[in-house]
Amino acid sequence: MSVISSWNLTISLNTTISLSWRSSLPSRAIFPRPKKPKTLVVLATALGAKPTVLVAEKLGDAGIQLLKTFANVDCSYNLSPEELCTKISLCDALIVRSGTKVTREVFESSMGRLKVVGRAGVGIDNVDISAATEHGCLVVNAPTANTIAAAEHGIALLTAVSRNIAQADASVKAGKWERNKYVGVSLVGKTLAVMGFGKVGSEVARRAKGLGMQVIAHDPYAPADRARAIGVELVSFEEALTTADFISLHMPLTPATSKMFNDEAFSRVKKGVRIINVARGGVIDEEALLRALDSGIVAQAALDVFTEEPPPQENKLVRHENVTVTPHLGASTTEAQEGVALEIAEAVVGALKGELAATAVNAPMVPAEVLLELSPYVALTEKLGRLAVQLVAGGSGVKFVKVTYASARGPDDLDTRLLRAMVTKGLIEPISSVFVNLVNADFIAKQRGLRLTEERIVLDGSPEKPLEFIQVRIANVESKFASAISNSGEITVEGRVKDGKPHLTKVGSFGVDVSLEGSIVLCRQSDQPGIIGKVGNILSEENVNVNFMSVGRIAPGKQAVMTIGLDEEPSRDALKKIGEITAVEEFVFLKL
Ligand SMILES: NC(=O)c1ccc[n+]([C@@H]2O[C@H](COP(=O)([O-])OP(=O)(O)OC[C@H]3O[C@@H](n4cnc5c(N)ncnc54)[C@H](O)[C@@H]3O)[C@@H](O)[C@H]2O)c1
Ligand SMILES: O=C(O)[C@H](O)COP(=O)(O)O
Repeated sequence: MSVISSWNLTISLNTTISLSWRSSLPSRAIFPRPKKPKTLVVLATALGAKPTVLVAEKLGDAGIQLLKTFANVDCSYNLSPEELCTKISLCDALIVRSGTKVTREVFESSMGRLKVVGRAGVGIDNVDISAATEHGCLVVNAPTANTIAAAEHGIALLTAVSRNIAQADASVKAGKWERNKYVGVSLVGKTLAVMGFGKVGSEVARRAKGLGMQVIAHDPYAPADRARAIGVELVSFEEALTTADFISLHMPLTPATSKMFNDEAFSRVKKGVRIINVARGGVIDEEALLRALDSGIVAQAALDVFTEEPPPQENKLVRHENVTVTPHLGASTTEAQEGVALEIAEAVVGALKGELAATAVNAPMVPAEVLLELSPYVALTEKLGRLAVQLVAGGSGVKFVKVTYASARGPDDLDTRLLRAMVTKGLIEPISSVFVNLVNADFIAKQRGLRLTEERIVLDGSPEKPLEFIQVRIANVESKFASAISNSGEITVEGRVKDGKPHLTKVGSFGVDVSLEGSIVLCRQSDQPGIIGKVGNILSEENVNVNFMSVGRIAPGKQAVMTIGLDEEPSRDALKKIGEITAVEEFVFLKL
């Protein structure tokens, strides 16, 4: 096993890649847990001390117990932003609900230690995802366990506003009996516009159909057949606004949905519309809603979520007589909280263990079966990147890198994001102190001005293997081993997977064959007998074990490149002696 001192996205030859699967649906009382893996995302190799998980908001006990089987768990609730920043440098993972803002400062304060943020719920608008990505921190959420709870809360609010439940309750408790004041409106036959036809939206739609409502939905990204399957018509924003008697909001808070319900939108709704929001406060312009309520355009609103939570005391919406409010209770059922706690604990423990999370928010998801197939190529790409960059002569900046994937499979049949991330890791880590993983690879490449392009070569033959060979080329640079420059003028290394192990099969224009383990020496020599023996003697005198050796030559008696795989690192003296062998024209020592 290779020892890696930090939590690290590393797949090395010796590293076990383990796969995990997880539940995708919430309440076990309602849904069975799926049996098969869904998707896999990140590999983190964790060896050494027990990790520390900071749980910053109340989490169901089952989740805490699961976390404790693997980590030190620090449950510290109600931390101020400053206290969170102070604690975080001692934590490997952080678990929050919607009440904690995980800002850029949090990631900066963690000084690289924080590797996973678990959001025990769906909405990740309280986590600075860009900052997480830039810091190589994986963000996972629990996207399914509270779906039903949120949908049920939406329906509870829908029925509550239609019959003035909250207002009537307050009135009776105040000693009044106002039967005429609280005449409600019926739901049956009314049109409900579901805005955001995702998990919660579609469950709300399903239930509203059961109440006899006409349900339409607006969601630019939802598949029409999914809507059709439950008898819901997908409509434009305009149509939803102008035809609905009730509007229920279920989209995420994003730059595009922020204040989507503003003065302009309210100017187009049917007079007397009722609005329910169990999504996020920020999707409504609260000032505009207040104006629409005061003018009677909106008859009633039911709000579970607010732009600022908790809303300030003087918030006029909260105090408005036609507004029913709850304190962000959508996910707050016993069943949902148990499910969310387990879902997030499994995801966080999995990520810390080096398993792969199905619910990563800021990393590409690679299906389990694809990952299994690609794992030796993942190791190969990282090593090719490492070799290529070490061949660059000092002073030449690495800017242009091309990765070529040769395969007999169709161009769409290969997900290269993982491979690209690993080439980037291989290229950048040997020449910097930056830690590169699947989460931050593209960001770090961009930040360093590295332009990595990918090319596919479709070969004839059997598409059994995902890849035949992979080539990494660095353009516009000099090499400290001139033979590594191919005819195209680029440093070129090429590799293949043989018997499940990555092999270097080409350097520049020379065909070679060496298993990519330990470290290697590349030697160009004039092809003559006895050189292999001389090099072997020097290394054996040093007790350096040669694990692989190959010689690739242009033609007999001409130049050849000898590739020697080594288990141990030779001393400078030994390397000097190799360089002094008369026939050796150039050589380089490369660490993998
Ligand atoms: N109040 C609560 O306690 C509570 C509980 C659970 C979820 N939520 C919130 O409910 C919302 C929905 O959660 P979900 O699990 O269904 O998420 P989801 O990702 O399954 O569904 C969101 C849907 O919104 C759609 N969407 C995106 N942009 C849109 C736009 N501009 N217009 C219309 N639709 C758009 C997406 O295509 C997607 O189908 C989220 O904001 C989540 O944070 C709140
Ligand atoms: O996005 C969510 O999952 C809900 O808003 C629930 O948030 P909570 O975990 O703070 O209850």
